[in-house]
Amino acid sequence: MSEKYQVVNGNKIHENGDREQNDDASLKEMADCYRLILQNVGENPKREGLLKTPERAAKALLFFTKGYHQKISDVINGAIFTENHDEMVIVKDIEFFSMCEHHLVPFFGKVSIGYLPNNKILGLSKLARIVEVFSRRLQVQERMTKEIAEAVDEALKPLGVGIIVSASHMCMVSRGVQKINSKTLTSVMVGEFRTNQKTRDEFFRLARS
Ligand SMILES: Nc1nc2c(ncn2[C@@H]2O[C@H](COP(=O)(O)OP(=O)(O)OP(=O)(O)O)[C@@H](O)[C@H]2O)c(=O)[nH]1
Repeated sequence: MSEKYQVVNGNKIHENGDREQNDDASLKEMADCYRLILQNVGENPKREGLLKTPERAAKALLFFTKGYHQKISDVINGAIFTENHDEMVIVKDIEFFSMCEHHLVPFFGKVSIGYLPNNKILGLSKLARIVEVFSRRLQVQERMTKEIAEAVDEALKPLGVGIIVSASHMCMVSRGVQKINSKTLTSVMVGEFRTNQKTRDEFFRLARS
């Protein structure tokens, strides 16, 4: 973070655009924005049912984007164990909810993660926690897939990593082109998963089963 900053509505804005968030100040600022949005869709933000909606919506958005404030090392919390296991480990169908950075509407689906250990294994829940860190942000599916792969690769230094993501994008389902049943599939293969056809095939077969 740069040394020079100004305080705007309780949040520090650095000269390079970085923002140090003060949660209370952000909540208030965001709630004010939602109040304006309500007015602009033709609503009365003062009617009873909407009185607390701006604060609720602000809290919800902070929850949907909580991944910005999480660090992979904190999430893994040291749960890397030495183990002489050299077969593929797969955790599949990890549900995620994310938000499309183009329209700020949800996209959601499942992530399957596989890796080939190099004498180190990761606590299983940590794979799902890594998915949370990168999905709880404004995203595009391709970048989220890559970031998950890189995080697993960096944490474990395995012989290879494979990630498959299948998702429905509300920006394509409920608006725009309105293709209700469309699914987007993305994958990233690292190390043996990229270079060894057999490893790759085994991963895709097991992830599909
Ligand atoms: N590659 C990729 N595209 C995405 C993702 N999420 C949303 N998009 C696309 O982002 C594009 C934005 O296109 P624009 O033409 O700028 O916006 P738009 O007029 O709202 O587009 P339409 O959705 O076609 O109505 C759309 O094609 C979306 O489907 C994603 O995760 N990955």
